[in-house]
Amino acid sequence: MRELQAKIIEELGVKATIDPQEEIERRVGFLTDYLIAANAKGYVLGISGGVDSTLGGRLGQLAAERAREQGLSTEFFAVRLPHHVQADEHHAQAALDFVDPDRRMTFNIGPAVDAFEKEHDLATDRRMSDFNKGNAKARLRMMAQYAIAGDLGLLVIGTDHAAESVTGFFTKYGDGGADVLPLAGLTKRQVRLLTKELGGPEELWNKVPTADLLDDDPGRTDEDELGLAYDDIDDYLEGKEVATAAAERIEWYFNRSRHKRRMPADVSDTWWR
Ligand SMILES: Nc1ncnc2c1ncn2[C@@H]1O[C@H](COP(=O)(O)OP(=O)(O)OC[C@H]2O[C@@H]([n+]3cccc(C(=O)O)c3)[C@H](O)[C@@H]2O)[C@@H](O)[C@H]1O
Ligand SMILES: Nc1ncnc2c1ncn2[C@@H]1O[C@H](COP(=O)(O)OP(=O)(O)OP(=O)(O)O)[C@@H](O)[C@H]1O
Ligand SMILES: [Mg+2]
Repeated sequence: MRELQAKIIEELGVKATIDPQEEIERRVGFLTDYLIAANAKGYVLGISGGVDSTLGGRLGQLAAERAREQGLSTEFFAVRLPHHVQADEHHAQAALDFVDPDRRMTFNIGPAVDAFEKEHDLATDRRMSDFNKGNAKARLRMMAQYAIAGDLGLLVIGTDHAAESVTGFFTKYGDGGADVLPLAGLTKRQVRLLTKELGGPEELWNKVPTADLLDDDPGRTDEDELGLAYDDIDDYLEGKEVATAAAERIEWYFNRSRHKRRMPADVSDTWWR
């Protein structure tokens, strides 16, 4: 195994093989215990129709139910956060059916994104790039979830897992902004495996991943943007040998995204040197 590969696996806490039932129990247990320790009223999570939020949502719902069994009045809130009309809305609805949340709502971020873009362009006298606007969409989704959480005493679930964390493939303080990360340490195929194990529909656990943040290229696949296959990322994280070009690309992403896996650097930090 490559030297950096071993370090990354340890830093991200990835297991080469997992027992799906054990991992589900460990993660529902974590969410339940955290809820109780934080004295919170429940969890909120955006449900996109992708596999990560399908799994994160179901785990959140199971934790809310388990805390209720212990006498607390906790609830899981699923929130649809479309940007105007979402092309794969049918997948989002299938995810909601599977998650079976205590409460559901829709908060359309489209009007807020439009207003934000308009003021940006006025202030800077420049058109906001489609890429930058995509990150603004992810941050407005974060704001919507925190607005709901703040009023109702909830915590925000984040869906970051090892296959996104290793490349920094998330928006800093956007989908990267959350209170708890129940999928931490999982590879993408392990996320799929747990979703299947919980009885999720194949159309969701087998779905092609997309950040779906671009107006100009809707549904662009993560693999196309990254120039990497999740199978290679997962193999690398599970300690297997991958082609040198893929390993080097993963390590390049890892090194340039170190700041995304840390608190903001202050004068006493040296990790960035
Ligand atoms: N060395 C450094 N130390 C401290 N901070 C540093 C830094 N370099 C940049 N930064 C800061 O980080 C910012 C760039 O980070 P960020 O704003 O995240 O932007 P960036 O990493 O450039 O873009 C986010 C990427 O994540 C992908 N994404 C986003 C959301 C969801 C998903 C998904 O899979 O669903 C994927 C998206 O497609 C895109 O490729 C810079 O503007 C700067 O403020
Ligand atoms: N349209 C949306 N509606 C609600 N939540 C969203 C939407 N788009 C993104 N999110 C939130 O942002 C998170 C990050 O998006 P990401 O694309 O990584 O996950 P996913 O869509 O659940 O799965 P996949 O990565 O396989 O597409 C999602 O898990 C979800 O919580
Ligand atoms: Mg997605």
